[in-house]
Order: sequence, then structure tokens, then C-alpha cells
Amino acid sequence: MISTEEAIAQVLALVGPLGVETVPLAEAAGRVLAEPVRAQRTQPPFASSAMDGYAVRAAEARPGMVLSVIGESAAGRRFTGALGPGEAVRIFTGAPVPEGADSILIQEDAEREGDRITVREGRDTQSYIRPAGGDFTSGTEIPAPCRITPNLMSLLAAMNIARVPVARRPVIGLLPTGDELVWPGEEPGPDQIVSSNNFGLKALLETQGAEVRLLPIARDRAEALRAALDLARGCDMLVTLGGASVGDHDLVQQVLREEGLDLAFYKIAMRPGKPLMAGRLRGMVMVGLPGNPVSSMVCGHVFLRPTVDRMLGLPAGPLPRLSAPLAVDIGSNGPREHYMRARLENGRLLPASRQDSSLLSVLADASALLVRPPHDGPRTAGERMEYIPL
Ligand SMILES: Nc1nc2c(c(=O)[nH]1)N[C@H]1C(S)=C(S)[C@@H](COP(=O)(O)OP(=O)(O)OC[C@H]3O[C@@H](n4cnc5c(N)ncnc54)[C@H](O)[C@@H]3O)O[C@H]1N2
Ligand code: MOO
Repeated sequence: MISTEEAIAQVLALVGPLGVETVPLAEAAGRVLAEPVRAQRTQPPFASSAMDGYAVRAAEARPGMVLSVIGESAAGRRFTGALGPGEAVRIFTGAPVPEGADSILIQEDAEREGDRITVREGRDTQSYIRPAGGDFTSGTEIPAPCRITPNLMSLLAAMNIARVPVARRPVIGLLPTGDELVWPGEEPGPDQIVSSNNFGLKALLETQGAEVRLLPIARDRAEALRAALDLARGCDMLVTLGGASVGDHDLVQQVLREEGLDLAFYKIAMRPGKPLMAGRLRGMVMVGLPGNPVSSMVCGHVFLRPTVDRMLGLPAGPLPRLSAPLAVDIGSNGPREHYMRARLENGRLLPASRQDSSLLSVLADASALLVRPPHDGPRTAGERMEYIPL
């Protein structure tokens, strides 16, 4: 059995970035910017007012001074003249500051009568002028690669970048296997359960930026697995679910080897996740996840999230870990690195009392995976331990 760290490195070595496509800005959210882009304009394009009020000369806007209002500058419609001595221009937020003005007198500090304003006592003396190019200037670069967050979307739009070069999304086929499985909404037979792993993983992979193809459930027969393989044609990655262990009906490895699977590894020192396998098959990366529902999801986090990142051209490696003190004493660990379902409570890590890899209710309640090295000795409450936030 290889270590989890070694297994992550081996899976990542099987994949690379998939290439670039251009999408309209409105479709770029959540994608990965694949190439640097440059601002097509300067923002603001002119010195603009940050407040509603009057454009004035600061030296003249002293308490008690009377100024005459000679026009108006609104956002989208500027005042075309220039400001002379003793003059003010009515101005609104976002409007261009007229020539000759160097300060905004906010309207709360001006008393207006007809075309005249009087400057009030104790006026706010901030200039309230946003300089041209104060946000960004034409040619400012957004470096790549990076995820296009909602905040970055606003910036790209403001920069007038209407078409965005993004990483092609990896297409991932999810193949549930097992005679016991039915789809959600179906009526399971007396010995059957609802296939859940593919739905959890679909959500996980889509959140990470992949496009998921839900393949039909393959029954525990070689022909069924072969037929499913045909349906996976065109995928960048095939993820099989279940059938990975040593039972008589665990056929995935045997059948896929017959179909050309070049296996990189099988079995890792990880709990849950021991029977994990990975390799290459018909131009796809193949990852075989264990069937136990929590094993599937934990392996999805630990292996598939970095793999999707790599295919998107992002920096990829083991998930970042944080550390926190333990809330309780825990006994020693066995030979596999243990990813314990845990909750963070008042900043302390509390492992769930039941760690069986079939318990989805425990996983759904967890906010962290407490990671214990192989053969870790007993630990006492208060000791700091590493965890992966979920
Ligand atoms: N003698 C041994 N038995 C087992 C070993 C072992 O080393 N020696 N390893 C155990 C470990 S650890 C795991 S993990 C499981 C993995 O088994 P498989 O990958 O072969 O998975 P299945 O046998 O097909 O299913 C296991 C379990 O998970 C349920 N399952 C499967 N697919 C789904 C799905 N899509 N949605 C929901 N639940 C699913 C399935 O019904 C079983 O209950 O093997 C241990 N055994
Ligand atoms: O390793 Mo299995 O994945 O513990 O349940």
C-alpha cells in the first residue's frame, strides 16, 4: 500500500491542463481564467465626484462664503464649461468634475437659495474627488490562472473584457456499479438501496469546476461494465464507484484491465479509502473509488478536487490543512492515515463518535476531516491536530 501523499502525486501525474476556450463574459463566472487579460479602459475615465453636492474651489469654500451655481454635472452628462472664481457647479455622485474645481462641497454642508449657496460652519473638507485611473488604467493586467469569482466578474466587466479566455472544463463520467443500486425516486427492491455516491460527487466536482456525466448504473457483470465504458467515450476522466474491493462481485479492476486499463496503483494506506485505484484507460484518467459512501466522498475531496484543479491549469496538490486543539482524548491510530469525520466546536476539534465509512448522516454533520498520521499514538484534549475544513 502506498501513502495517501504518494497516491495524490501519482493521480496528479496522470493529468494535465486541458486547453483554453473563449466564452462570453456572462458565462465566465466560476470558470478559470486561463490567460492573462488586460483592461480595455481606464476607470474612472475622468476625475469624478464621490458625493452629491457642489463642485467648488477648496480655497473659496470656507464657512459663510456665498457661491453662485452656474450649472450641473450628472453621471452620464457632464458640465461642459469651466468653473470661475466665486462659482460652483451642482454635481452628483459619479459625475465628471468640471474644469477649475478641486473639491466637492457635500450638499449637507451647503445652504441653497435659488442659484446661490452659502457654505455652512464646520464643513467637511475632504475633497471627495476620485482621480482618473484611481481604480485601474488601460492595460492593467489580471494574471492567470485564477478562478473567476463574482468579485472578479465585476472587475472584468468594468474593464470591458466582453470575451474571456477560460480553461476548458474537464468532462467527468461517474459510473456507479452494483446490483443493489437504484436511482433516487425509484422504488428499491427489498435488498436494494439508493445510489448516493454519484450525486454527492457530482456536486463536489461541479463545485470544483468540472462538467459531470451521470452514467447509468452498471450491474455486477462484465458486459454491463463494458457497455458503460462505451458511454464514457469522450470523457476526460472516468470515476467508477464501488466494486473496488476483493469480493466475488468486485469486478471493476479485472474488467477494466481487460479493456486496456494501465493501472498506476491499487490500495493505499488511507482510512477510509483503502481500495482506491487509478490509471489511464482509452485516453481517459481512470479513478476507481471505493463503494462505501463516506469513502467515496472523502476520496472525492482528497483526490478528485486537486485532480480537477490540475486539469483546469490551477496549482494542484494536497488539500490545505489547518490545525486546532482537540476537544476530547482519542486513542491511537492504526496503520492507515485516518480522515476522521469531525466538527469544529468553539474552535476545538470534536471527532464523531461513530467513524464507520457507511454513515452519510455523520459525514453530512461534519465540518472537518481530522487527519491522523499512520500509527499516531494516543492524543489528549487540548493537543493541536491537523484538519481539512469541509
Ligand atoms: N475482505 C475484505 N472486505 C473488504 C475490504 C477488505 O480489505 N477486505 N475492504 C473494505 C473497504 S475498506 C471498503 S471501502 C469496501 C469497498 O468496497 P467496494 O469498493 O468493492 O464497494 P462495494 O462492495 O461495491 O460497496 C461497498 C458498500 O458501498 C455501497 N455502495 C456502493 N456503491 C454505492 C453508491 N453508488 N451509492 C451508495 N452506496 C454505494 C454498497 O452498497 C456497499 O454497502 O470494501 C470493504 N470490504
Ligand atoms: O477504507 Mo474503506 O474505504 O474504510 O471503508
